[in-house]
Amino acid sequence: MAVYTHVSAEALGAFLARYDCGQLISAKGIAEGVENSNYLVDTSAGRYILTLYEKRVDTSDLPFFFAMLDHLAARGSPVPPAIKDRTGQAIQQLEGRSACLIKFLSGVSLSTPTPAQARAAGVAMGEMHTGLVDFAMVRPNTLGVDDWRPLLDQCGRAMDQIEPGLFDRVAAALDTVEARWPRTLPVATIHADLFPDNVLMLGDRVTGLIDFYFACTDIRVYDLAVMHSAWAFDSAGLPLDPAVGRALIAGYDAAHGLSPEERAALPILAQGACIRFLLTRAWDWLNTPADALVTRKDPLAYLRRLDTYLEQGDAIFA
Ligand SMILES: Nc1ncnc2c1ncn2[C@@H]1O[C@H](COP(=O)(O)OP(=O)(O)O)[C@@H](O)[C@H]1O
Ligand SMILES: N[C@@H](CCOP(=O)(O)O)C(=O)O
Repeated sequence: MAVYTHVSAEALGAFLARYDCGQLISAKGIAEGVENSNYLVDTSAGRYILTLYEKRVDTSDLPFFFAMLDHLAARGSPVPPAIKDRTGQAIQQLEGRSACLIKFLSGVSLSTPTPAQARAAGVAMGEMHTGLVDFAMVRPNTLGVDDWRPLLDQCGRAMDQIEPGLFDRVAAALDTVEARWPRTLPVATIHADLFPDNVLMLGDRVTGLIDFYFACTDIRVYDLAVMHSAWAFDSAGLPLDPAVGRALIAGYDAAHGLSPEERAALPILAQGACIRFLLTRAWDWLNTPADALVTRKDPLAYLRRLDTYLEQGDAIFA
C-alpha cells in the first residue's frame, strides 16, 4: 500500500479550508501506486485525490508537471489538473511534505487489456503527444539512458541476490543498448511511465491518464516503447496475445503518426525501457524496508520482457 505519510484529520481539515472544495466527509489511503502517498478524499462538494510527494519526486519539478497537465487539459486530454486554492496556489505543505489536491477521474486500470483497449490507449498517447507539440517547458529525463549505468553500479552485485547472474546480464544488455541508442530521433515532452495502472478506462474508452511524475523531455517514441513494454505483457512479464502490442502501436500511429526511423528504433528503445524499469525495481527491491506499507514490484518481470525483446527482435513490432 502506498501510504508513506499519515495525514491527521485535523491537518486535512485545515488543508481543505484553503479551498472552495466543501467540507471533509472521508479520506482513505489508496493501496495502488508505489511512489507517493495518495488518499481518496470525499467532501460535500465531490471527490478528490490528495497526493503527498515522497522520495523520487523532486518538488522543484512540480511546476513542470502541473503546467503540462494544465496544457493538456486545455486541449481536451483526459488528464487531472491540480486544483488551486483561493489564492491560486496548487502546491501546498501538509504533514511536512509538498502536497496537492487533484481532480478525481473515473475509470479503472486494466490488468489484461484486449486489442481494442490497447488501441484506445495507443490513440490516447498519440493525442497526448500531439497536444504537447507546443508545450515549451523542458525537464531532462533523470532516468534516461545515460543514468542507467550509474544506477546499475549503485545496485551493484547485490542484484545477484534477486537472481544469480542478474548484474552481468543487465550489464551486457546495457552495453548493447548504449551502443545502439538512437541519438537523432525527435525529442519532445513525454509521460515516460504510461503503464496500464496509469490509464483509467471504462470499457474500450480511455477516461484518464494519470501519474505524470516521471514526465520529461526525451525521445518521443521512447514513450511508446515504455508503453509497449508495459502493455504487451502480463504482470509476470510473459507476452500477451501479440495483437495487443500491435493494436497499441497502430492506435498511436493513427493518432500521431510514426516515422520509419521511429518504428525501426522501437526494438532497441524497448530493450532500454526494460533496463530502466528493471533497475528502478531492483533498487527498490534491495532498499525497501521489510515493514514498508508498499508492494514492491518484481524486477524479474522486466528481465523476462527483455528476454522476449531480445529473442523476437523486430518481429514483435511488425
Ligand atoms: N486523478 C485521479 N483520479 C482517480 N484516481 C486516481 C487519480 N490519481 C491517482 N489515482 C489512483 O491512485 C492510484 C495511485 O496513483 P499514482 O499516481 O499511480 O501513484 P504513484 O505515483 O504513487 O505511483 C492510482 O492507481 C489510481 O487508483
Ligand atoms: N511503473 C513503474 C513504477 C512506477 O509506479 P507507478 O505506480 O508510479 O506507475 C514500474 O512498474 O516499475
